[in-house]
Amino acid sequence: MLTSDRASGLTELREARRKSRALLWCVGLFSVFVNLLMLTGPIFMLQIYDRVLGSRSEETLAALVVLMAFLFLMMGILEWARGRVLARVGARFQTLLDRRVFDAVLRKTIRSPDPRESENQLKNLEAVQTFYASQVFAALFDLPWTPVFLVGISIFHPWLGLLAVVGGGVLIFVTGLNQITTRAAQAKAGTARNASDRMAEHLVTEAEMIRGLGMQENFFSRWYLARKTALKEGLRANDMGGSFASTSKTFRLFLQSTMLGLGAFLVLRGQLTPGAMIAASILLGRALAPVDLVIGQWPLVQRARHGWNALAQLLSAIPEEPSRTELPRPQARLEVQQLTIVPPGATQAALRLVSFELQPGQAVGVIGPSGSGKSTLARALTGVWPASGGRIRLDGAPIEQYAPEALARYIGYLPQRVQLFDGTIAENIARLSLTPDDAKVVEAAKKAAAHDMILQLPDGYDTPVSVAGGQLSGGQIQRIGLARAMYDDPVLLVLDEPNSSLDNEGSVALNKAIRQMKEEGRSVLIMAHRPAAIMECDLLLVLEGGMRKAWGPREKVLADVVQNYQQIRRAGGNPVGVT
Ligand SMILES: Nc1ncnc2c1ncn2[C@@H]1O[C@H](COP(=O)(O)OP(=O)(O)OP(=O)(O)O)[C@@H](O)[C@H]1O
Repeated sequence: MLTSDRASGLTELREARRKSRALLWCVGLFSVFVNLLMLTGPIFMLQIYDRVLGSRSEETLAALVVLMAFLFLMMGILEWARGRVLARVGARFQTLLDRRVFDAVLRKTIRSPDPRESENQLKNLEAVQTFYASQVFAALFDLPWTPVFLVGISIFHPWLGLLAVVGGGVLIFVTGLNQITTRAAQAKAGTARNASDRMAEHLVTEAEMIRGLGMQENFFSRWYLARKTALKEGLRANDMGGSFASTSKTFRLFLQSTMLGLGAFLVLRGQLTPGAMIAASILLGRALAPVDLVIGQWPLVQRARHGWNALAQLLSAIPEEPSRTELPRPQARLEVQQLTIVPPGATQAALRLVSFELQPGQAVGVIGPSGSGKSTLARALTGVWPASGGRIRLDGAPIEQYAPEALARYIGYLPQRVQLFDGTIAENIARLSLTPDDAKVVEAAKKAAAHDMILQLPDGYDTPVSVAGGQLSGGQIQRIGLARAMYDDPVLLVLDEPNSSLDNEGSVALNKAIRQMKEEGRSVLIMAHRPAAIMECDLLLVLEGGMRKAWGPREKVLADVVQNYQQIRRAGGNPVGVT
């Protein structure tokens, strides 16, 4: 991964971190005092051995104990405060970036829907936040003190200092080695975990299909395989990291005892006091504790590092949306000019040089065989897929000039596959708004002829539905999808196969809704296979192989395109993909 690929993303991440600069300075300051107070133990030990035991003064002992208790209390308070401040640094970092990352994930997924690339970036943000709030991050503020303490030991005796520096050097070397050797294993474990997590999500959302198609065993085998790989890679990474952690811990304890041994040797030679011997050993333990902690919690550091880099790449690839001047509510006037669309990830255009115009009060039916580009046109009109060439104008303004939320308000969209979300029917119609407008919800449902159907459900508008389905039939879901498209009074409706699951009554209601839209001066686009869907259409656009094959008044187009159209209609045949 090149640094230049991540440059702007890195700047954004650093900018978010910089917002906590004052807090981090606080943490640094607390760390100075915490580390100075760390000297309480060794100094206390020194005084006990060399002063109290020598002088046998109980008053001195009492005074020292009181002082030591006070200093440890101070240290405890500072450590506690430092932990709280760091937790807030993490939380602030996440809060500042939540919206930006969420937005980038959404746009990136549309741009490259390849599931192998769909790493959970929101989890990456969490990994960085967890790191900032962790003890490892606090330990990084203590690490600069390690060399100070190690060198400080040489005040007691140069040999002790030498042992401390060499031992500390070995531990720091182990830390570096740990980072280099476990990086690949951690990354592999992460990828394998993602794959098995994704399958687990499908198990929940597609349970019915898995059971219905008898895919249970096959699905289990695949999931089990992914999980086994995740487990295997996780174990490998854990073993590696664990080896380093236990090596470093054992070595640290060994080093402390060796320091005691060397101290005792120097005491025997009369070159050191017993107090200094104990104090040096304690100081060494304190000096190396942060190194130990960093090695022990290295997976956390690695996940955060990976998360940081992945987020930087994501934010660089998906720059922030520019803020747009809010345009007035448009008229239902649509111009599609020489539109060419290449679906994300595809190399070939699915729509080529398509042009047509729609005036307020008109409805157009878009017909054509499977794969002719009908859904592609719907996605382009709603701004989901950007145009590779040409323009789409709504009331004169290119649709890119509308903010995405505003465009979605003006253009109601019923996708081919209606997906509801966890929540109530009302919340789904209100497009998951936290403050749904009940009057608008009911109005949209009435327009979509879904109101009576919803009232017949046990909890009416408050009936819970879920991503995995719920108690609704396909036709009911489609009607709720239509109500959702009509929520908030759109000026243009784009309906992709709106009656594929509707019964006769539903189709009649849909046509009534389209008629009403037209009467109100709005316009409607209907991608359709079934003749019932285009009954209210004044115009027809025929697509074939992504090109405009015909365009004009409905009857004329049908007559032009299908030479013996009347005969075929009479014989119940299938003109141009209308089934
Ligand atoms: N996400 C995608 N990535 C790449 N190519 C796509 C994608 N979606 C559709 N296509 C391609 O674009 C072309 C047009 O597809 P589109 O879904 O627009 O057809 P359609 O007319 O709506 O078909 P149907 O009537 O079956 O719904 C097809 O060749 C299809 O393979």
